[in-house]
Amino acid sequence: MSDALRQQVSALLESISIPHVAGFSCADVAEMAVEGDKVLVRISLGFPCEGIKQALASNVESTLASNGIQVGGVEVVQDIPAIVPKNTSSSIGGVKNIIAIGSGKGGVGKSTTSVNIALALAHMGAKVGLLDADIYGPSQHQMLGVAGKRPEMYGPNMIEPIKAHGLSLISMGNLVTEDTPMIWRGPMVSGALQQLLQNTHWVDVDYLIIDMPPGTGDIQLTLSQAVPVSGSVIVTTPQDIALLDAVKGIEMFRKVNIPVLGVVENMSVHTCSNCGHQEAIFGEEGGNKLAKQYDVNVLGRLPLQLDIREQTDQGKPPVATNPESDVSLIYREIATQMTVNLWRQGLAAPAAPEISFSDD
Ligand SMILES: Nc1ncnc2c1ncn2[C@@H]1O[C@H](COP(=O)(O)OP(=O)(O)OP(=O)(O)O)[C@@H](O)[C@H]1O
Repeated sequence: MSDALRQQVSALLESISIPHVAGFSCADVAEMAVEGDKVLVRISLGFPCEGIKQALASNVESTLASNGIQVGGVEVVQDIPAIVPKNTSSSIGGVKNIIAIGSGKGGVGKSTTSVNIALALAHMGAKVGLLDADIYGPSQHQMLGVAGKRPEMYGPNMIEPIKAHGLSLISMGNLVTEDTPMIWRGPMVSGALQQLLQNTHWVDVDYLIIDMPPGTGDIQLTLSQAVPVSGSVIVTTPQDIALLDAVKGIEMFRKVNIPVLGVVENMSVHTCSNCGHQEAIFGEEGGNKLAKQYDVNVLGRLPLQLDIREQTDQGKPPVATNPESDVSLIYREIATQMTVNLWRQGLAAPAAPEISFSDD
């Protein structure tokens, strides 16, 4: 491919931004080749992008063609990389990326957010696992409508995750009976979690979402250290008291070298199901304050809405029930921003040093 042609195509690709990815253009992630006298372009996106692939390819093709370039084909591919965890060099077989979702405070909607983010990722074309690490109070088996199901064995030591709404789920709630008391000490909890992770038959999972236990005590700290996590998300409500705990959550993840991919502000505005009137019951601007102070992104804001609670508690979360609803679109945007931030983190990481072998 001649230098002049390459430069011309590059300049045109630079003018086309990638939806959802601020500050990036197609030129940053494109490969080019020439076949005969026609240009071939391949754009690799490292986040779930099934919904935007076709429109982006047409945009690139028409931009090039309208500028006199002979186009042989434009391909946009989803190529989700495994981002090397910063907190450890170990990894889990069959899993590319682990993302921990935590909250400083209990009851802020961490599990609801985790399950809907996981469903949104699957809806957008990723292979997704969900691990309910809330060993004392698991809820994902209920939120995904599979309470009472037991995982099957895979070989002598492994278990198959339970399939629910397109996700692969493993939850303590599917392994113990409702009335089994969980009187475990911290080290046992992190041991149990590691066992769940290692002994589950994960296959080709792009993202394994871990719904962390609430809080930032020793258990959470040990868990964060024990698991090879590529990135984390903090869920908070906007009021000051929750934000104080969210700060502790951010500090905890930073302490164990896990990048914070962003904050989700849950229950930010109450929408009346009768008249649609909106009211900021828990105050305003909480997520923004936190984001400014800690230089993290607010990935999105969810309203406090009756159907989120009803649907999720009934085992049919909004993203599974009605993937095109306003609320589902917010979850989708959060999931996109989260994975885009993870991808960017990988792109920004310095390349691994080359190893050279000398004879002496
Ligand atoms: N945006 C929302 N609108 C309405 N209800 C919500 C919303 N988010 C969560 N809820 C409801 O709030 C309750 C607590 O949510 P959830 O279990 O997700 O919180 P949690 O932070 O994981 O709790 P825990 O600390 O017990 O693990 C649930 O009944 C859930 O349906």
